[in-house]
Amino acid sequence: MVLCPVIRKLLHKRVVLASASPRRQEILRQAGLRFEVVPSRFKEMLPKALFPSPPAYAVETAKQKALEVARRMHQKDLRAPDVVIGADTIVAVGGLILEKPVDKQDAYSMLSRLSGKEHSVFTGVAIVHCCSRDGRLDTDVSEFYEETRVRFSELSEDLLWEYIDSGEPMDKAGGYGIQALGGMLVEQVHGDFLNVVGFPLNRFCKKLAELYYPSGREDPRPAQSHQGRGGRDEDGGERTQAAGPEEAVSSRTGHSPPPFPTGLLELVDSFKASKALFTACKLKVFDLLKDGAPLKAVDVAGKLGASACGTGRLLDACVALGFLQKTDRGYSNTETANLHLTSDGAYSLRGLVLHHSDHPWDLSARPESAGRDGVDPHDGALGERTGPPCQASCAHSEETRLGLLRAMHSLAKLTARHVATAFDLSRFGSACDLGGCTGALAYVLAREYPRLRVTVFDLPEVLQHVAGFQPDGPRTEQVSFLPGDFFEDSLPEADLYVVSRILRDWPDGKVHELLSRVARACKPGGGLLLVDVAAGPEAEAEAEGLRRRAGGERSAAVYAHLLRRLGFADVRAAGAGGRPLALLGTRGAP
Ligand SMILES: Cc1cn([C@@H]2O[C@H](COP(=O)(O)OP(=O)(O)OP(=O)(O)O)[C@@H](O)[C@H]2O)c(=O)[nH]c1=O
Repeated sequence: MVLCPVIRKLLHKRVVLASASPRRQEILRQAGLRFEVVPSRFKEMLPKALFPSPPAYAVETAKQKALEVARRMHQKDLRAPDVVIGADTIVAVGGLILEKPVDKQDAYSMLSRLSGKEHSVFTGVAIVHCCSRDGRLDTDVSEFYEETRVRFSELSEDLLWEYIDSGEPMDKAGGYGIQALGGMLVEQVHGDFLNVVGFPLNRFCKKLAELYYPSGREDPRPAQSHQGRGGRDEDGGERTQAAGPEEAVSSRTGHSPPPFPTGLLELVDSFKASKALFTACKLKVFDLLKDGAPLKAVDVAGKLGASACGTGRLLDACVALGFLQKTDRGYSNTETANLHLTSDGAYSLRGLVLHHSDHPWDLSARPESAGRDGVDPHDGALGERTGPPCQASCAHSEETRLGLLRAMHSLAKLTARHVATAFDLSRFGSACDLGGCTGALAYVLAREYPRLRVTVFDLPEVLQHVAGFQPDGPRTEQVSFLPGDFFEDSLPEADLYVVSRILRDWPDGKVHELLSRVARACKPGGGLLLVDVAAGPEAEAEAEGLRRRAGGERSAAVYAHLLRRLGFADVRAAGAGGRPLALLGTRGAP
């Protein structure tokens, strides 16, 4: 049964709900609306700091969800639906926006933040009317939001964890579902209950009435004064709309506003995240919070000798980035921070973070070459790259150099098994890992191929630290270390040369020089295993000239071309998780 007459107005239109939320589908279905469900692929990652208030963020996200579906459907069959509805529910407490928790710990920090307090639930809604003209999509967006205030009782730790363990919080904003078990946490609700559940049905109907009967009469016939905008309703009259400020602009110019430049704004903002990470690592915040009880901002500040206010801001930034969690008892490390950001974490990348913090990427040296098309990929467009960080670290303090080695070791450990098994290497009797650093990959190669003898060839100043790095599993006689410079000294004899994760930081000329040396040393039938290719689709990597030339990986196609030019045949690529990872070429007869 359709109680709201204005919902009836939509029955003859093709309506799409751009939402995967089962609650939204249920609410609208119960209201008698007929619609298709096409979940939006829009990533809910708009930079929150750019919005004047939490509801403005929810409304923009709802709008982007709906527009993404409208565009996708229009692109697919050049016919957009008549109406696309998008929604986004968020919880706001003390100026902070809470969305769906990423894991149990996140759910815990959200719920403990809400315990004993009042918070607001905002649902932003966008109603997008679409019209295809000459293959072009025109959209009219109407948007609104609804606020409901919810007060939680004081929640005990036991209750919190029991609730989290029920699994209910995970797909819900703020980490609770008021309509189910989460109802037990709620003391008071001011406003529309369904708004908390995910869709403000009452306001939605009012908005539709505003759009379809703007004069206030529930009369389906269109008013004369509203002609001239949008599509036609089922009676054949011009569809009428209440114009918001944005729509007023679009009706003046005849154009819809351009899509929200999400990616661009994220880029503008993204340095802040790196900066927060660099600062926290430098100050050893994660070392301080490792294993111990949670600490308040003022205690962390005291131990660091920093200001309480600045420290609080830094710690909150780390919470937002997922490196720290915050409860009433204070801040503590997340698992990611313990693993990767403490000095002695099992997979510590702190050295790498400090290296990048101290060596900002200098793209300004020859900016005109960086994005220029048609530059020979082998002429070293920027020429400013300094080589792999562990080799460029000679001038660094001992602590930084060791930190970097640890980081290289961790990175190699994370990928070694994928690399070693990307191809069947059992036909090779010996291998030489050029720039193999601590031997992390060499030991895994040896374990996978018990017949293989592996020589790690690296600078003496790198190899002098190797003893401090234990291989995973027992040491083996199969692996040996040989000091040398692969640009100066002759390369050790081997059936297979491995060049793993060292090329990305070298300029093109150096890459060419090194691979030419390998090609000369490699016997016919021998192999070159190259691990450094861009982790993205070929075309994408090819298009990203800037990234390729100025510090990123090169694409598999670029490397394959180079290997063939250098006399390698049967060049094959292998990947992990659908992404290219490594190339194997076989040396042909000279
Ligand atoms: C506070 C509260 C929220 N929710 C659900 O939380 C999700 C919010 O996330 P979203 O990003 O707005 O939506 P989604 O689920 O990701 O779907 P989509 O629209 O495809 O982005 C929606 O599901 C809501 O029902 C409840 O079910 N009960 C509650 O008490």
